[in-house]
Amino acid sequence: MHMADLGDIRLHYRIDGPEDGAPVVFAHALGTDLRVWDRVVALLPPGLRILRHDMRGHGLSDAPAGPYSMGTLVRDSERLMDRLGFRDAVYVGLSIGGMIAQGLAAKRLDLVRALVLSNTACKIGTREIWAERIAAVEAGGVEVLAEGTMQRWFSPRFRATPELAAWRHMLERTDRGGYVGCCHAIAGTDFMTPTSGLRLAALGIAGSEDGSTPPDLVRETVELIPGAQFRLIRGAGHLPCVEAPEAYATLLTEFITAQGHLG
Ligand SMILES: O=C(O)CC1=CCC(=O)O1
Repeated sequence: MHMADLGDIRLHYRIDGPEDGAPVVFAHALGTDLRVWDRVVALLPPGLRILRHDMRGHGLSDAPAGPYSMGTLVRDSERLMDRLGFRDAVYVGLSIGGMIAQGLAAKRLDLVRALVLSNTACKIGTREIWAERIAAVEAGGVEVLAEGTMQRWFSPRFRATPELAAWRHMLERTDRGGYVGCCHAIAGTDFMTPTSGLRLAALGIAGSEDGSTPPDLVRETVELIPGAQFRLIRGAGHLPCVEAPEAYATLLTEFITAQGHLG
């Protein structure tokens, strides 16, 4: 377990793989933490140096009072990469993590060699939808979202498994202020223009059962980047890294290898 003290925030992070491995960075979704990547990381080939961190307001990272801006979340990841010497990385972002990925690529191409935009978009939802969600959480806690969130996150097949309880628990124990802070960041983000200007290798991943960022929404964002690829994982919802780790790891491995990133 490692903490990086960046002055105004302490971020919890984890590094796997050899010191001279090819850098890969993972950014998780709202209401989860870096463990959302456990299954996929275990299936990736050796030779990668993998950095994951808990976003502010999530996991073991600090949860300062919000609201947060997307610029702040991007800067957290940027400062952590600078601190730990991660540059020229394949950056894999899931949902809000994919928004951070777009913002970071637009700002610091020296840090991001290629992008994986998973179950994300340049704009997610509307200000009204996020305002409703913020009001609900402020009134009743993150728990009030649990039922609906499980339906957006997972397919009916996965929801019938005993594993669901742990992911629901992960959501419910997310810091209320941290969750709301990140909702504000999403509500205020429209990366249509910066993402349209990106010129780097990119892979979009969607889940056919995703109730938060449906496949067409992901595809529309990915198609803003010339030459980007798009892949659909059938039968998975918003967190295909949890529900379909083998398919997810295969897509990542093929993409990372195609970038000449694996020696
Ligand atoms: O909670 C959801 O509906 C899914 C989601 C939107 C942004 C994010 O990171 O997760």
